[in-house]
Amino acid sequence: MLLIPKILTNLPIFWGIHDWLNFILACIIIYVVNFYFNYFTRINPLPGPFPIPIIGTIYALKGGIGKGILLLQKRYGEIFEIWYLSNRRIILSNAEYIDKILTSSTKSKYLKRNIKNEGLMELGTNFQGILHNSDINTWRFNKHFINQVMLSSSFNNKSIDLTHKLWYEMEKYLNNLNDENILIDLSPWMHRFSTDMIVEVITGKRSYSLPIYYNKTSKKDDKEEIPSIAIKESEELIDRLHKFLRNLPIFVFLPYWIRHYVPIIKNKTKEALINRDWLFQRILAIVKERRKEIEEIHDNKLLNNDMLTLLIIANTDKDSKSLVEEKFSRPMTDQEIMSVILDSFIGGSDTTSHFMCFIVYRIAKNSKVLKRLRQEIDSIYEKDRTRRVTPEDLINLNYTEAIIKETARILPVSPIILRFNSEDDEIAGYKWPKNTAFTMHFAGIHHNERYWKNPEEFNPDRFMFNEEIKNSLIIFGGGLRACPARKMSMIVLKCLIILIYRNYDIELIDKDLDYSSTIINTCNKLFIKMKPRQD
Ligand code: HEM
Repeated sequence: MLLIPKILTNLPIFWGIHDWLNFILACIIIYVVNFYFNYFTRINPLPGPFPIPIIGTIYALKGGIGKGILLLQKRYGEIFEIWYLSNRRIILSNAEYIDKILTSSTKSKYLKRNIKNEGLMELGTNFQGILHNSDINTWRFNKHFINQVMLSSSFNNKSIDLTHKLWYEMEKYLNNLNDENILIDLSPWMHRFSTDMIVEVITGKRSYSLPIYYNKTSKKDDKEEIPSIAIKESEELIDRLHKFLRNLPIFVFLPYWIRHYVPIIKNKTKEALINRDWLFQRILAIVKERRKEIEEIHDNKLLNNDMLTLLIIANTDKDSKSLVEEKFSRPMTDQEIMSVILDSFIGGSDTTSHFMCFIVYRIAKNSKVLKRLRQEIDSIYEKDRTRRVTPEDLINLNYTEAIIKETARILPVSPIILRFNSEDDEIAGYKWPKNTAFTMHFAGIHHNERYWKNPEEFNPDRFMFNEEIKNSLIIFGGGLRACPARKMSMIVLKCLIILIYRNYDIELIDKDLDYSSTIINTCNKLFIKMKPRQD
Protein backbone atom coordinates (compact mmCIF):
# COMPACT_ATOMS: atom_id res chain seq x y z
CA MET A 1 0.00 0.00 0.00
CA LEU A 2 2.86 2.36 0.81
CA LEU A 3 4.35 1.70 -2.63
CA ILE A 4 1.66 3.60 -4.56
CA PRO A 5 2.15 7.00 -2.87
CA LYS A 6 5.96 6.56 -3.36
CA ILE A 7 5.50 6.07 -7.11
CA LEU A 8 3.16 9.04 -7.18
CA THR A 9 5.73 11.32 -5.54
CA ASN A 10 8.11 10.44 -8.39
CA LEU A 11 5.73 11.84 -11.03
CA PRO A 12 6.99 15.04 -12.72
CA ILE A 13 4.19 17.12 -11.15
CA PHE A 14 5.86 16.56 -7.77
CA TRP A 15 9.37 17.37 -9.03
CA GLY A 16 11.34 20.17 -7.46
CA ILE A 17 13.70 22.50 -9.29
CA HIS A 18 16.66 20.12 -8.85
CA ASP A 19 14.78 17.19 -10.35
CA TRP A 20 13.91 19.31 -13.36
CA LEU A 21 17.51 20.52 -13.76
CA ASN A 22 18.74 16.91 -13.58
CA PHE A 23 16.14 15.87 -16.12
CA ILE A 24 17.12 18.66 -18.54
CA LEU A 25 20.82 17.82 -18.05
CA ALA A 26 20.12 14.14 -18.81
CA CYS A 27 18.22 15.11 -21.98
CA ILE A 28 21.10 17.35 -23.10
CA ILE A 29 23.66 14.57 -22.47
CA ILE A 30 21.56 12.03 -24.42
CA TYR A 31 21.14 14.53 -27.27
CA VAL A 32 24.87 15.37 -27.41
CA VAL A 33 25.94 11.69 -27.22
CA ASN A 34 23.44 10.77 -29.92
CA PHE A 35 24.54 13.73 -32.07
CA TYR A 36 28.25 12.79 -31.92
CA PHE A 37 27.50 9.08 -32.29
CA ASN A 38 25.72 9.90 -35.56
CA TYR A 39 28.54 12.21 -36.56
CA PHE A 40 31.41 9.78 -35.92
CA THR A 41 29.61 6.80 -37.48
CA ARG A 42 28.34 8.73 -40.55
CA ILE A 43 28.73 7.17 -43.95
CA ASN A 44 31.54 8.57 -46.16
CA PRO A 45 33.13 11.01 -43.69
CA LEU A 46 34.22 14.13 -45.60
CA PRO A 47 36.32 17.13 -44.60
CA GLY A 48 34.51 20.14 -43.20
CA PRO A 49 34.19 22.23 -40.04
CA PHE A 50 33.54 20.32 -36.82
CA PRO A 51 29.83 20.47 -35.89
CA ILE A 52 28.45 21.62 -32.56
CA PRO A 53 25.15 20.12 -31.33
CA ILE A 54 22.04 22.14 -32.22
CA ILE A 55 23.86 24.76 -34.33
CA GLY A 56 25.90 22.35 -36.47
CA THR A 57 28.55 24.24 -38.45
CA ILE A 58 26.60 27.45 -38.91
CA TYR A 59 29.27 29.20 -36.84
CA ALA A 60 31.76 28.54 -39.66
CA LEU A 61 29.69 30.32 -42.34
CA LYS A 62 31.39 33.70 -42.16
CA GLY A 63 29.61 36.55 -43.97
CA GLY A 64 26.39 34.61 -44.64
CA ILE A 65 25.51 31.25 -46.19
CA GLY A 66 26.62 31.93 -49.79
CA LYS A 67 29.85 33.78 -48.93
CA GLY A 68 30.60 31.36 -46.08
CA ILE A 69 30.31 28.21 -48.21
CA LEU A 70 32.56 29.78 -50.86
CA LEU A 71 35.23 30.46 -48.22
CA LEU A 72 34.94 26.91 -46.88
CA GLN A 73 35.37 25.51 -50.39
CA LYS A 74 38.73 27.27 -50.67
CA ARG A 75 39.76 25.41 -47.52
CA TYR A 76 38.12 21.99 -47.93
CA GLY A 77 37.98 21.49 -51.69
CA GLU A 78 35.42 20.36 -54.26
CA ILE A 79 33.51 18.04 -51.95
CA PHE A 80 33.04 18.67 -48.25
CA GLU A 81 30.30 18.63 -45.65
CA ILE A 82 28.59 21.14 -43.43
CA TRP A 83 25.94 20.58 -40.78
CA TYR A 84 22.85 22.70 -40.80
CA LEU A 85 21.46 22.33 -37.25
CA SER A 86 21.46 18.51 -37.04
CA ASN A 87 21.30 17.92 -40.80
CA ARG A 88 24.26 16.96 -42.90
CA ARG A 89 24.73 18.68 -46.27
CA ILE A 90 27.21 17.46 -48.89
CA ILE A 91 28.62 20.46 -50.77
CA LEU A 92 29.59 19.84 -54.40
CA SER A 93 31.72 22.43 -56.21
CA ASN A 94 32.72 20.32 -59.20
CA ALA A 95 30.81 20.43 -62.51
CA GLU A 96 31.06 16.65 -63.05
CA TYR A 97 29.72 15.84 -59.60
CA ILE A 98 26.48 17.73 -60.26
CA ASP A 99 25.96 16.26 -63.74
CA LYS A 100 23.74 13.44 -62.50
CA ILE A 101 21.73 15.79 -60.32
CA LEU A 102 20.99 18.12 -63.22
CA THR A 103 19.99 15.40 -65.66
CA SER A 104 16.89 16.07 -67.78
CA SER A 105 15.92 12.41 -67.69
CA THR A 106 12.39 11.73 -66.44
CA LYS A 107 13.95 8.90 -64.41
CA SER A 108 16.13 11.33 -62.46
CA LYS A 109 16.70 10.39 -58.82
CA TYR A 110 17.26 14.05 -57.91
CA LEU A 111 13.90 15.70 -58.44
CA LYS A 112 13.32 16.70 -54.82
CA ARG A 113 14.49 20.04 -53.49
CA ASN A 114 13.33 19.02 -50.04
CA ILE A 115 11.94 15.88 -48.49
CA LYS A 116 8.94 15.66 -46.21
CA ASN A 117 9.37 18.77 -44.09
CA GLU A 118 7.06 19.10 -41.11
CA GLY A 119 7.40 22.93 -41.14
CA LEU A 120 6.57 23.29 -44.83
CA MET A 121 3.69 20.89 -44.30
CA GLU A 122 2.29 23.17 -41.63
CA LEU A 123 2.75 26.12 -43.97
CA GLY A 124 0.91 24.16 -46.65
CA THR A 125 3.59 24.28 -49.35
CA ASN A 126 5.28 20.88 -49.00
CA PHE A 127 2.83 19.03 -51.21
CA GLN A 128 1.45 21.66 -53.51
CA GLY A 129 2.69 24.15 -56.10
CA ILE A 130 6.18 23.86 -57.53
CA LEU A 131 8.97 25.45 -55.53
CA HIS A 132 8.81 23.36 -52.34
CA ASN A 133 6.60 20.58 -53.59
CA SER A 134 8.18 17.24 -52.72
CA ASP A 135 5.31 15.18 -54.13
CA ILE A 136 6.69 14.39 -57.57
CA ASN A 137 3.33 13.59 -59.19
CA THR A 138 1.66 16.90 -58.36
CA TRP A 139 4.91 18.81 -58.98
CA ARG A 140 5.20 17.24 -62.48
CA PHE A 141 1.62 18.20 -63.30
CA ASN A 142 2.03 21.81 -62.16
CA LYS A 143 5.50 22.20 -63.67
CA HIS A 144 4.28 21.01 -67.04
CA PHE A 145 1.66 23.77 -67.16
CA ILE A 146 3.95 26.56 -65.95
CA ASN A 147 6.66 25.53 -68.44
CA GLN A 148 4.20 25.55 -71.31
CA VAL A 149 3.08 29.05 -70.37
CA MET A 150 6.45 30.61 -69.55
CA LEU A 151 8.37 29.18 -72.45
CA SER A 152 5.74 30.21 -75.05
CA SER A 153 6.72 33.02 -77.42
CA SER A 154 3.52 35.04 -76.86
CA PHE A 155 4.26 35.10 -73.14
CA ASN A 156 7.83 36.17 -73.73
CA ASN A 157 6.74 38.89 -76.15
CA LYS A 158 4.48 40.16 -73.41
CA SER A 159 7.55 40.35 -71.14
CA ILE A 160 9.32 42.53 -73.72
CA ASP A 161 6.31 44.88 -73.92
CA LEU A 162 6.08 45.12 -70.16
CA THR A 163 9.82 45.77 -69.76
CA HIS A 164 9.47 48.74 -72.15
CA LYS A 165 6.37 50.06 -70.42
CA LEU A 166 7.76 49.81 -66.91
CA TRP A 167 11.22 51.10 -67.83
CA TYR A 168 9.75 54.21 -69.51
CA GLU A 169 7.74 54.82 -66.39
CA MET A 170 10.71 54.29 -64.07
CA GLU A 171 12.95 56.38 -66.34
CA LYS A 172 10.56 59.32 -65.98
CA TYR A 173 10.60 59.01 -62.18
CA LEU A 174 14.39 58.67 -61.99
CA ASN A 175 14.87 61.73 -64.21
CA ASN A 176 12.47 63.73 -62.03
CA LEU A 177 14.42 62.72 -58.91
CA ASN A 178 17.66 63.71 -60.64
CA ASP A 179 16.17 67.15 -61.31
CA GLU A 180 15.29 67.37 -57.64
CA ASN A 181 18.89 66.39 -56.73
CA ILE A 182 17.63 63.36 -54.84
CA LEU A 183 20.15 60.55 -54.65
CA ILE A 184 18.97 57.35 -56.37
CA ASP A 185 19.32 53.98 -54.69
CA LEU A 186 18.75 51.62 -57.63
CA SER A 187 18.09 48.61 -55.42
CA PRO A 188 14.58 49.55 -54.19
CA TRP A 189 13.72 50.92 -57.62
CA MET A 190 14.64 47.66 -59.32
CA HIS A 191 12.73 45.85 -56.61
CA ARG A 192 9.59 47.86 -57.46
CA PHE A 193 10.19 47.39 -61.17
CA SER A 194 10.35 43.61 -60.88
CA THR A 195 7.38 43.50 -58.50
CA ASP A 196 5.17 45.42 -60.96
CA MET A 197 6.54 43.26 -63.76
CA ILE A 198 5.84 39.96 -62.05
CA VAL A 199 2.35 40.95 -60.85
CA GLU A 200 1.30 42.03 -64.34
CA VAL A 201 2.93 39.10 -66.10
CA ILE A 202 1.17 36.71 -63.76
CA THR A 203 -2.23 38.30 -63.27
CA GLY A 204 -2.51 40.62 -66.27
CA LYS A 205 -3.45 43.39 -63.82
CA ARG A 206 -1.45 46.52 -63.12
CA SER A 207 0.26 46.88 -59.77
CA TYR A 208 1.43 50.28 -58.59
CA SER A 209 4.54 49.83 -56.54
CA LEU A 210 6.66 52.06 -58.85
CA PRO A 211 4.41 55.15 -58.70
CA ILE A 212 3.74 54.55 -55.00
CA TYR A 213 7.50 54.56 -54.34
CA TYR A 214 7.96 57.65 -56.49
CA ASN A 215 5.31 59.49 -54.52
CA LYS A 216 7.10 58.54 -51.31
CA THR A 217 10.52 59.60 -52.58
CA SER A 218 9.80 62.79 -54.50
CA LYS A 219 9.47 66.03 -52.57
CA LYS A 220 7.47 67.74 -55.32
CA ASP A 221 3.77 68.48 -54.84
CA ASP A 222 2.63 67.09 -58.20
CA LYS A 223 2.46 63.43 -57.23
CA GLU A 224 1.42 60.60 -59.53
CA GLU A 225 -2.29 59.99 -59.41
CA ILE A 226 -3.10 56.46 -58.38
CA PRO A 227 -6.61 55.18 -57.64
CA SER A 228 -6.75 54.80 -53.85
CA ILE A 229 -8.35 51.33 -53.97
CA ALA A 230 -5.50 50.23 -56.26
CA ILE A 231 -2.92 51.54 -53.78
CA LYS A 232 -4.51 49.59 -50.96
CA GLU A 233 -4.94 46.35 -52.93
CA SER A 234 -1.57 46.47 -54.63
CA GLU A 235 0.39 47.38 -51.48
CA GLU A 236 -1.39 44.86 -49.31
CA LEU A 237 -0.84 41.91 -51.67
CA ILE A 238 2.83 42.77 -52.18
CA ASP A 239 3.38 43.40 -48.50
CA ARG A 240 1.78 40.06 -47.56
CA LEU A 241 3.86 38.23 -50.18
CA HIS A 242 7.06 39.67 -48.79
CA LYS A 243 5.99 38.73 -45.28
CA PHE A 244 5.32 35.19 -46.49
CA LEU A 245 8.84 35.06 -47.96
CA ARG A 246 10.45 36.50 -44.84
CA ASN A 247 8.58 33.97 -42.67
CA LEU A 248 9.66 30.93 -44.71
CA PRO A 249 12.84 30.22 -42.65
CA ILE A 250 10.70 29.89 -39.48
CA PHE A 251 9.01 26.86 -41.05
CA VAL A 252 11.96 25.46 -43.00
CA PHE A 253 14.50 25.55 -40.18
CA LEU A 254 12.80 25.66 -36.79
CA PRO A 255 11.33 22.51 -35.22
CA TYR A 256 7.67 22.45 -34.18
CA TRP A 257 8.34 22.93 -30.47
CA ILE A 258 10.45 26.06 -31.01
CA ARG A 259 7.90 27.50 -33.46
CA HIS A 260 4.97 26.95 -31.13
CA TYR A 261 6.31 27.15 -27.57
CA VAL A 262 9.27 29.55 -27.42
CA PRO A 263 8.10 33.07 -26.45
CA ILE A 264 8.36 35.71 -29.21
CA ILE A 265 8.91 32.98 -31.86
CA LYS A 266 5.49 31.48 -31.16
CA ASN A 267 3.89 34.90 -31.79
CA LYS A 268 5.82 35.19 -35.04
CA THR A 269 4.58 31.73 -36.07
CA LYS A 270 1.00 32.70 -35.28
CA GLU A 271 1.32 35.91 -37.32
CA ALA A 272 2.93 33.96 -40.18
CA LEU A 273 0.02 31.51 -40.29
CA ILE A 274 -2.54 34.32 -40.29
CA ASN A 275 -0.59 35.97 -43.12
CA ARG A 276 -0.50 32.65 -45.00
CA ASP A 277 -4.28 32.25 -44.69
CA TRP A 278 -4.87 35.78 -45.96
CA LEU A 279 -2.57 35.22 -48.92
CA PHE A 280 -4.00 31.84 -49.92
CA GLN A 281 -7.54 33.20 -49.75
CA ARG A 282 -6.70 36.38 -51.66
CA ILE A 283 -4.93 34.54 -54.48
CA LEU A 284 -7.73 31.97 -54.62
CA ALA A 285 -10.24 34.83 -54.91
CA ILE A 286 -8.18 36.34 -57.77
CA VAL A 287 -8.25 32.95 -59.57
CA LYS A 288 -12.03 32.59 -59.10
CA GLU A 289 -12.70 36.17 -60.25
CA ARG A 290 -10.67 35.61 -63.40
CA ARG A 291 -12.35 32.27 -64.12
CA LYS A 292 -15.70 34.06 -63.97
CA GLU A 293 -14.48 36.85 -66.27
CA ILE A 294 -13.20 34.27 -68.75
CA GLU A 295 -16.50 32.38 -68.73
CA GLU A 296 -18.23 35.60 -69.77
CA ILE A 297 -15.93 36.16 -72.78
CA HIS A 298 -17.28 34.40 -75.86
CA ASP A 299 -14.61 35.35 -78.40
CA ASN A 300 -11.39 33.49 -77.53
CA LYS A 301 -9.33 36.13 -79.33
CA LEU A 302 -10.21 38.61 -76.60
CA LEU A 303 -8.52 36.51 -73.94
CA ASN A 304 -5.40 37.94 -72.35
CA ASN A 305 -2.05 36.10 -72.47
CA ASP A 306 -1.08 36.51 -68.81
CA MET A 307 -0.10 33.42 -66.83
CA LEU A 308 -3.32 33.25 -64.82
CA THR A 309 -5.56 33.28 -67.90
CA LEU A 310 -3.39 30.73 -69.73
CA LEU A 311 -3.41 28.37 -66.74
CA ILE A 312 -7.19 28.64 -66.31
CA ILE A 313 -8.03 27.97 -69.97
CA ALA A 314 -5.48 25.16 -70.46
CA ASN A 315 -7.35 21.99 -71.50
CA THR A 316 -10.73 23.74 -71.64
CA ASP A 317 -12.72 24.57 -74.77
CA LYS A 318 -11.22 28.10 -74.60
CA ASP A 319 -7.76 26.65 -75.17
CA SER A 320 -7.35 27.14 -78.92
CA LYS A 321 -3.60 26.50 -78.78
CA SER A 322 -4.03 23.08 -77.14
CA LEU A 323 -1.45 24.05 -74.59
CA VAL A 324 -0.80 20.72 -72.94
CA GLU A 325 0.09 17.17 -73.80
CA GLU A 326 -2.40 14.33 -73.66
CA LYS A 327 -1.04 12.83 -70.47
CA PHE A 328 -1.80 16.06 -68.61
CA SER A 329 -5.21 16.28 -70.20
CA ARG A 330 -7.42 17.69 -67.44
CA PRO A 331 -7.73 21.40 -66.63
CA MET A 332 -6.11 22.71 -63.44
CA THR A 333 -8.23 23.25 -60.33
CA ASP A 334 -8.44 26.67 -58.67
CA GLN A 335 -6.34 25.38 -55.76
CA GLU A 336 -3.60 24.10 -58.10
CA ILE A 337 -3.54 27.40 -59.99
CA MET A 338 -3.38 29.31 -56.71
CA SER A 339 -0.32 27.34 -55.59
CA VAL A 340 1.47 27.83 -58.93
CA ILE A 341 0.72 31.56 -58.90
CA LEU A 342 2.01 31.87 -55.33
CA ASP A 343 5.26 30.08 -56.23
CA SER A 344 5.74 32.28 -59.27
CA PHE A 345 5.39 35.36 -57.09
CA ILE A 346 7.93 33.91 -54.64
CA GLY A 347 10.39 32.71 -57.29
CA GLY A 348 10.20 35.92 -59.30
CA SER A 349 9.78 38.73 -56.83
CA ASP A 350 13.41 39.50 -55.99
CA THR A 351 15.67 37.49 -58.26
CA THR A 352 15.60 39.73 -61.35
CA SER A 353 15.99 42.94 -59.37
CA HIS A 354 19.15 41.82 -57.53
CA PHE A 355 20.56 40.39 -60.74
CA MET A 356 20.06 43.74 -62.53
CA CYS A 357 21.74 45.66 -59.69
CA PHE A 358 24.76 43.34 -59.90
CA ILE A 359 24.93 43.93 -63.68
CA VAL A 360 24.78 47.73 -63.30
CA TYR A 361 27.52 47.54 -60.65
CA ARG A 362 29.85 45.43 -62.86
CA ILE A 363 29.37 47.61 -65.93
CA ALA A 364 30.02 50.79 -63.91
CA LYS A 365 33.27 49.26 -62.62
CA ASN A 366 34.52 48.29 -66.09
CA SER A 367 34.69 51.14 -68.63
CA LYS A 368 36.02 48.78 -71.34
CA VAL A 369 32.98 46.57 -70.93
CA LEU A 370 30.68 49.58 -71.25
CA LYS A 371 32.50 50.60 -74.44
CA ARG A 372 32.06 47.15 -75.99
CA LEU A 373 28.43 47.06 -74.91
CA ARG A 374 27.78 50.43 -76.57
CA GLN A 375 29.45 49.20 -79.76
CA GLU A 376 27.05 46.26 -79.82
CA ILE A 377 24.04 48.44 -79.07
CA ASP A 378 24.98 51.02 -81.71
CA SER A 379 25.63 48.33 -84.31
CA ILE A 380 22.00 47.26 -83.95
CA TYR A 381 20.21 50.56 -83.30
CA GLU A 382 22.66 52.93 -85.08
CA LYS A 383 21.61 56.48 -84.18
CA ASP A 384 18.04 55.54 -83.30
CA ARG A 385 18.00 55.42 -79.53
CA THR A 386 14.26 55.16 -79.18
CA ARG A 387 13.39 52.17 -81.37
CA ARG A 388 11.62 49.34 -79.57
CA VAL A 389 13.70 46.31 -78.72
CA THR A 390 12.42 43.36 -80.75
CA PRO A 391 12.73 39.60 -80.10
CA GLU A 392 15.09 39.43 -83.13
CA ASP A 393 17.39 42.09 -81.60
CA LEU A 394 17.70 40.00 -78.47
CA ILE A 395 19.02 37.02 -80.43
CA ASN A 396 21.87 39.14 -81.81
CA LEU A 397 22.96 40.69 -78.50
CA ASN A 398 25.86 38.31 -77.86
CA TYR A 399 28.04 40.64 -75.83
CA THR A 400 25.08 41.77 -73.74
CA GLU A 401 24.39 38.13 -73.01
CA ALA A 402 28.07 37.62 -72.14
CA ILE A 403 27.82 40.46 -69.58
CA ILE A 404 24.80 38.81 -67.98
CA LYS A 405 26.56 35.44 -67.83
CA GLU A 406 29.78 36.90 -66.46
CA THR A 407 27.88 38.82 -63.78
CA ALA A 408 26.17 35.58 -62.76
CA ARG A 409 29.47 33.74 -62.80
CA ILE A 410 31.15 36.22 -60.47
CA LEU A 411 28.16 36.63 -58.13
CA PRO A 412 25.18 34.37 -58.87
CA VAL A 413 21.85 35.43 -57.39
CA SER A 414 21.31 31.78 -56.59
CA PRO A 415 24.70 30.48 -55.33
CA ILE A 416 23.47 27.14 -53.96
CA ILE A 417 20.59 24.75 -54.60
CA LEU A 418 19.66 21.75 -52.51
CA ARG A 419 18.54 18.39 -53.94
CA PHE A 420 17.81 14.99 -52.36
CA ASN A 421 18.22 11.59 -54.02
CA SER A 422 15.11 9.39 -54.04
CA GLU A 423 17.20 6.18 -54.35
CA ASP A 424 20.68 5.05 -53.28
CA ASP A 425 23.23 6.38 -55.75
CA GLU A 426 26.89 7.11 -56.41
CA ILE A 427 28.16 10.69 -56.53
CA ALA A 428 31.80 11.80 -56.64
CA GLY A 429 32.96 8.20 -56.23
CA TYR A 430 31.01 7.61 -52.98
CA LYS A 431 27.90 5.50 -52.51
CA TRP A 432 25.11 7.51 -50.84
CA PRO A 433 21.91 6.26 -49.23
CA LYS A 434 18.55 7.64 -50.36
CA ASN A 435 17.54 11.08 -48.99
CA THR A 436 21.12 12.39 -48.75
CA ALA A 437 21.11 16.20 -48.97
CA PHE A 438 23.37 17.47 -51.76
CA THR A 439 24.04 21.17 -52.11
CA MET A 440 25.04 22.10 -55.64
CA HIS A 441 27.45 24.93 -55.06
CA PHE A 442 27.19 26.94 -58.27
CA ALA A 443 29.22 29.87 -56.91
CA GLY A 444 32.03 27.42 -56.06
CA ILE A 445 32.01 25.95 -59.56
CA HIS A 446 31.97 29.49 -61.01
CA HIS A 447 35.14 30.31 -59.07
CA ASN A 448 36.89 26.98 -59.64
CA GLU A 449 40.18 27.42 -61.54
CA ARG A 450 39.64 24.01 -63.14
CA TYR A 451 36.97 25.66 -65.33
CA TRP A 452 37.81 29.34 -65.35
CA LYS A 453 41.09 31.14 -65.99
CA ASN A 454 41.55 34.02 -63.49
CA PRO A 455 38.12 33.33 -61.97
CA GLU A 456 38.12 36.50 -59.85
CA GLU A 457 38.47 38.73 -62.92
CA PHE A 458 35.30 40.16 -64.51
CA ASN A 459 35.72 39.43 -68.20
CA PRO A 460 32.63 38.88 -70.39
CA ASP A 461 34.92 38.05 -73.32
CA ARG A 462 35.41 34.57 -71.89
CA PHE A 463 31.89 33.79 -73.14
CA MET A 464 32.53 35.20 -76.61
CA PHE A 465 35.30 32.93 -77.77
CA ASN A 466 35.55 29.86 -75.59
CA GLU A 467 33.24 26.89 -75.39
CA GLU A 468 31.67 26.59 -71.99
CA ILE A 469 32.46 23.39 -70.12
CA LYS A 470 29.23 21.57 -69.26
CA ASN A 471 27.73 22.72 -65.93
CA SER A 472 30.55 25.20 -65.29
CA LEU A 473 28.04 28.08 -65.35
CA ILE A 474 24.64 27.51 -63.78
CA ILE A 475 22.31 30.49 -63.50
CA PHE A 476 18.84 28.98 -63.46
CA GLY A 477 19.52 25.48 -62.13
CA GLY A 478 19.02 22.59 -64.52
CA GLY A 479 17.26 19.40 -65.46
CA LEU A 480 13.53 19.01 -64.97
CA ARG A 481 13.57 21.18 -61.87
CA ALA A 482 15.19 24.16 -63.66
CA CYS A 483 13.73 27.64 -63.32
CA PRO A 484 10.63 27.92 -65.55
CA ALA A 485 11.29 31.66 -65.98
CA ARG A 486 14.83 31.28 -67.40
CA LYS A 487 13.87 32.46 -70.89
CA MET A 488 11.74 35.33 -69.63
CA SER A 489 14.40 36.49 -67.15
CA MET A 490 17.12 36.63 -69.81
CA ILE A 491 14.76 38.58 -72.09
CA VAL A 492 13.92 41.11 -69.37
CA LEU A 493 17.58 41.57 -68.38
CA LYS A 494 18.81 42.01 -71.97
CA CYS A 495 16.00 44.38 -72.81
CA LEU A 496 16.65 46.50 -69.70
CA ILE A 497 20.38 46.68 -70.41
CA ILE A 498 19.64 48.05 -73.89
CA LEU A 499 17.04 50.52 -72.70
CA ILE A 500 19.34 51.87 -69.99
CA TYR A 501 22.75 51.93 -71.69
CA ARG A 502 21.47 53.09 -75.08
CA ASN A 503 20.67 56.43 -73.46
CA TYR A 504 22.34 56.76 -70.08
CA ASP A 505 25.69 56.79 -68.32
CA ILE A 506 25.58 55.37 -64.84
CA GLU A 507 28.09 56.29 -62.15
CA LEU A 508 28.44 54.58 -58.80
CA ILE A 509 28.43 56.63 -55.61
CA ASP A 510 30.01 53.88 -53.45
CA LYS A 511 33.00 51.92 -54.69
CA ASP A 512 32.08 48.60 -53.09
CA LEU A 513 29.05 46.47 -53.67
CA ASP A 514 26.85 46.28 -50.58
CA TYR A 515 25.19 42.86 -50.67
CA SER A 516 23.98 40.14 -48.32
CA SER A 517 24.59 36.50 -48.84
CA THR A 518 21.90 34.14 -47.59
CA ILE A 519 20.55 31.30 -49.73
CA ILE A 520 20.35 33.99 -52.39
CA ASN A 521 22.71 36.92 -52.92
CA THR A 522 20.83 40.17 -52.52
CA CYS A 523 21.86 43.75 -53.27
CA ASN A 524 21.32 45.89 -50.15
CA LYS A 525 21.82 49.26 -51.77
CA LEU A 526 23.30 50.70 -54.95
CA PHE A 527 23.49 54.48 -55.02
CA ILE A 528 23.95 55.76 -58.55
CA LYS A 529 24.02 58.93 -60.66
CA MET A 530 22.14 58.50 -63.93
CA LYS A 531 23.07 61.03 -66.60
CA PRO A 532 22.18 61.30 -70.31
CA ARG A 533 24.75 59.44 -72.42
CA GLN A 534 27.74 61.63 -73.31
CA ASP A 535 29.21 59.88 -76.37
C1 HEM B 1 17.05 36.23 -62.95
C2 HEM B 1 16.17 35.72 -62.23
C3 HEM B 1 16.06 34.30 -61.72
C4 HEM B 1 17.04 33.43 -61.31
C5 HEM B 1 18.54 33.68 -61.25
C6 HEM B 1 16.36 32.21 -60.92
C7 HEM B 1 17.02 31.07 -60.46
C8 HEM B 1 16.37 29.89 -60.14
C9 HEM B 1 17.06 28.68 -59.71
C10 HEM B 1 18.56 28.52 -59.57
C11 HEM B 1 16.11 27.76 -59.46
C12 HEM B 1 16.35 26.31 -58.97
C13 HEM B 1 16.45 25.39 -60.14
C14 HEM B 1 16.92 23.99 -59.81
O1 HEM B 1 16.65 23.47 -58.73
O2 HEM B 1 17.57 23.40 -60.68
C15 HEM B 1 14.81 28.36 -59.73
C16 HEM B 1 13.61 27.71 -59.60
C17 HEM B 1 12.39 28.32 -59.77
N1 HEM B 1 12.17 29.61 -60.23
FE1 HEM B 1 13.57 30.94 -60.77
N2 HEM B 1 15.02 32.37 -61.09
C18 HEM B 1 14.78 33.62 -61.58
C19 HEM B 1 13.57 34.18 -61.91
C20 HEM B 1 12.35 33.58 -61.70
C21 HEM B 1 11.08 34.18 -62.00
C22 HEM B 1 10.89 35.58 -62.62
C23 HEM B 1 10.11 33.28 -61.63
C24 HEM B 1 8.61 33.35 -61.72
C25 HEM B 1 7.92 33.97 -62.56
C26 HEM B 1 10.79 32.11 -61.12
C27 HEM B 1 10.16 30.98 -60.65
C28 HEM B 1 10.81 29.83 -60.25
C29 HEM B 1 10.11 28.62 -59.82
C30 HEM B 1 8.60 28.43 -59.70
C31 HEM B 1 11.11 27.67 -59.53
C32 HEM B 1 10.91 26.23 -59.02
C33 HEM B 1 11.03 25.23 -60.17
C34 HEM B 1 10.84 23.78 -59.72
O3 HEM B 1 10.97 23.51 -58.54
O4 HEM B 1 10.55 22.95 -60.56
N3 HEM B 1 12.14 32.33 -61.19
N4 HEM B 1 15.01 29.65 -60.15
